[in-house]
Amino acid sequence: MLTNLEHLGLAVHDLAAATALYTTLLGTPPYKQEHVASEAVDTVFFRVGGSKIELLAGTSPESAITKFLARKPEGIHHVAFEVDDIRAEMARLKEEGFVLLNEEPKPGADNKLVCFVHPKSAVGVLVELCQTIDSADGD
Ligand SMILES: CC[C@H](C(=O)O)C(=O)SCCNC(=O)CCNC(=O)[C@H](O)C(C)(C)COP(=O)(O)OP(=O)(O)OC[C@H]1O[C@@H](n2cnc3c(N)ncnc32)[C@H](O)[C@@H]1OP(=O)(O)O
Ligand SMILES: [Co+2]
Repeated sequence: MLTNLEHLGLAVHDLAAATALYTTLLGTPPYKQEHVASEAVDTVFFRVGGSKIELLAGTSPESAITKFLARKPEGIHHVAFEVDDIRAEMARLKEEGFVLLNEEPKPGADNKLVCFVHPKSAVGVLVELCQTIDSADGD
């Protein structure tokens, strides 16, 4: 089950400028700034009620964010859903014919295990599944 809209990921060129803008827009400062080396991204997280905004900047030419921004304007990059059991959800979606971009859950930002679903499987939206690591059974 997908239980919650965990975060909306926004791709930006200038993370500091976008962080200042969203701090003003949301009326609250970010609760976390985190580099995810495996994705070559710097991330900044804001809480908005029960959901979050994740700002992302690429830190290398190979970063998915850098590649995205080479083709598309700044803006929504992905939508992330919270799951209780990421392996079960991956198996379910694979069975249903969704294209998963990683075969195994992988470490994400903000203390999560994550998996991405190809945009082509989800009406052009890159989908991320997130399971909080504390609740992962020894993954
Ligand atoms: C994990 C840390 C953090 C977290 O929250 O925990 C993150 O969220 S990190 C976020 C960055 N990491 C990723 O996005 C990993 C998954 N992404 C990928 O594997 C690629 O970006 C992929 C496969 C979605 C696209 O790869 P690439 O850009 O090399 O492929 P193409 O340029 O050929 O694109 C193929 C096709 O997809 C369209 N596309 C690409 N990115 C997106 C997107 N974000 N949303 C919607 N559509 C997207 C692209 O336009 C191409 O479409 P086409 O019609 O063929 O032109
Ligand atoms: Co994300």
